[in-house]
Amino acid sequence: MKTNAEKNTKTTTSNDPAVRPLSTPRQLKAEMAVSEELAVQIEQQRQQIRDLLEGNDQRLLIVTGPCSIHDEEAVLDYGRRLAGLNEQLKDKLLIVMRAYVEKPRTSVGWKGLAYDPARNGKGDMAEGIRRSRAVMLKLANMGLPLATEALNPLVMRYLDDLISWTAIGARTSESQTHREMVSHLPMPVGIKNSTDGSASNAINAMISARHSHHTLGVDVDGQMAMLDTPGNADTHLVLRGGHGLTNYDAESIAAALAELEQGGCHARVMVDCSHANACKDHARQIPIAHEVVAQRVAGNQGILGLMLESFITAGRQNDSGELQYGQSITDACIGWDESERLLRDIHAQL
Ligand SMILES: O=C[C@H](O)[C@H](O)COP(=O)(O)O
Ligand SMILES: C=C(OP(=O)(O)O)C(=O)O
Repeated sequence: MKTNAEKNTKTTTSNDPAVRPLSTPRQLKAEMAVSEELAVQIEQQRQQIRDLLEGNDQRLLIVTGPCSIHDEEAVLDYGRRLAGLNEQLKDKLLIVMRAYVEKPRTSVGWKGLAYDPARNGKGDMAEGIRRSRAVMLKLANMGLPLATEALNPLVMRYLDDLISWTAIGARTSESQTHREMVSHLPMPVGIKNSTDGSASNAINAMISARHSHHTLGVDVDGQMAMLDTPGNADTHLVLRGGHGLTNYDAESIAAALAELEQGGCHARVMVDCSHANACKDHARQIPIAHEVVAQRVAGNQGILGLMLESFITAGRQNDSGELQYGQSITDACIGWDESERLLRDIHAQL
């Protein structure tokens, strides 16, 4: 006797994908609901980030955490440590934790907890999205504002009420679909320069996203729908370097700020200390962060904040055999001890 799910599963030799049913966003959000108190907390955290963006709050925005979530236990451990540190540093830093469950890949590779939670290639997205929401809910309940990269607009439908800051990655900042999505996301969004190092695509994305769009999407009940988006003006540029070139130096930041002003955008940038800026060497994040904070201390108010890739154990590992606890299986991260020292040092530097 076949279950309904089995009956609905279609395998075919044509190019049609096999279809597996999924709960609707409304169902999953009801099952793992945000309490009224948590909803207020998240809205306040979004507003605090908007205040930084507007220059009404002088704190430095720090988006920090693992490159990707593969082991919820280790991520919750990181979250507890970060929440404790946040209490001590929150007068000068607004710390937001990376909770990344979707990974854009250069070609192929593991695409994140939401796509393949068992990391066995079976791609059980029903389980992946459920586990993504569960871990984010626990982190948010620790009092931490959460950051994620919005890759598939449908995935975001299941998670958006938990997120305070969203990234559009270097590989998607030129995509019209992503710009339309940003135009109806309910939180501030950082848009990364393209992988070639150019900020222009990201600035065009900011211009596009602040406008309203008519587009297709799904509603919270999974119904295909025409969406009339309101536009999102709460966006900023994230400089992450590209093609062997870094862009965290004063000259690159000044050029980006001038281009932002020309486009009528918030002339505020976040520097991603990792990725191409660190030339894939996680340890370089530390001197880069200090250099950027020094520019800010010297008076450059265009510097909104920093992004760090940080986990418990430094470095990265291949996803095979016995795994090191709290170590990234995607990009290399700085470890907890260096991260704590760095955040305390930045706090003292400000
Ligand atoms: O942040 C993560 C990676 O840089 C990004 O997902 C690309 O990864 P890949 O080049 O290993 O595929
Ligand atoms: C994929 C990421 O960054 P980028 O888009 O800059 O490569 C990331 O921050 O995880």
